[in-house]
Amino acid sequence: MTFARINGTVLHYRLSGPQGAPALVFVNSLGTDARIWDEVIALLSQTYLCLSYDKRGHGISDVPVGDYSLDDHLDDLSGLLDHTGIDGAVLVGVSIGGIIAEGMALRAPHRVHGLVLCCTAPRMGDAPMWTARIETVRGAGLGAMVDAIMERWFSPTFRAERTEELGGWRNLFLRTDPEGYANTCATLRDTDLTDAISAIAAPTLIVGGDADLAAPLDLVRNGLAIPGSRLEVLPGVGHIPSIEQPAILGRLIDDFLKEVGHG
Ligand SMILES: O=C(O)CC1=CCC(=O)O1
Repeated sequence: MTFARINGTVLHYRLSGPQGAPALVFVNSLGTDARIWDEVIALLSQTYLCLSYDKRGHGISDVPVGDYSLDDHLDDLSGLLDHTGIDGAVLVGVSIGGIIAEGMALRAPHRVHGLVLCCTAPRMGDAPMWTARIETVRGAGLGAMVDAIMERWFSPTFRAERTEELGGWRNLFLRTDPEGYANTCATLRDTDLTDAISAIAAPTLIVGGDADLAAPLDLVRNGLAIPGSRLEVLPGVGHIPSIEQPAILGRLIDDFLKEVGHG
């Protein structure tokens, strides 16, 4: 276990792979933690220096009080890069993690050598949706929404055939701190990078799953406003490809890194 206090917030992070190798930084989604990347990192850390972390409000990182802004997440990520001595990296983000990665490419383009944006879009949902979700979690807890969320996260095949894994990831969701979850929903309520992302210059690979109910392909395609970006669609995959198809995602990332000269 490794921890750093970044701007007053303790963040849990993991660093693996050869020191001095090209760096990859993985940013997790709402209601998950760094463990969603473990199988992908097991493959890529042979070659790359891999940093994953529990973003604020999640996993065993601190749960600061109050709504989290995109800038809060970017301050955390910048501080963690400083702390780990990573000057620049390719960022791999899923869902809100992809929005954080886009935000970093806009704020600190010199530190972002490329983006892999999984199952994400510059704007996810709308304010009424996130306000309703915040009210549900504060009023009734995560248990009130867990079944619906598992349907948003995982394809029907995964849910039918990989029941032990489904049970484990369900536990992860249910053990998420409700305030950390609600405070992160506020980031999604308040963030819209739709008009901004055409200014991103980093080489970008967008990955979508055609069984993703949380980020359907029509939404994911909005990311193609990033100049030069391209989309890879994973058939039969839901919202978290690092869990459903880690080997395929790992290969896509590796190929992309070589293509952009980061491998
Ligand atoms: O919980 C969901 O609906 C899926 C999701 C949306 C943003 C995120 O990070 O996860």
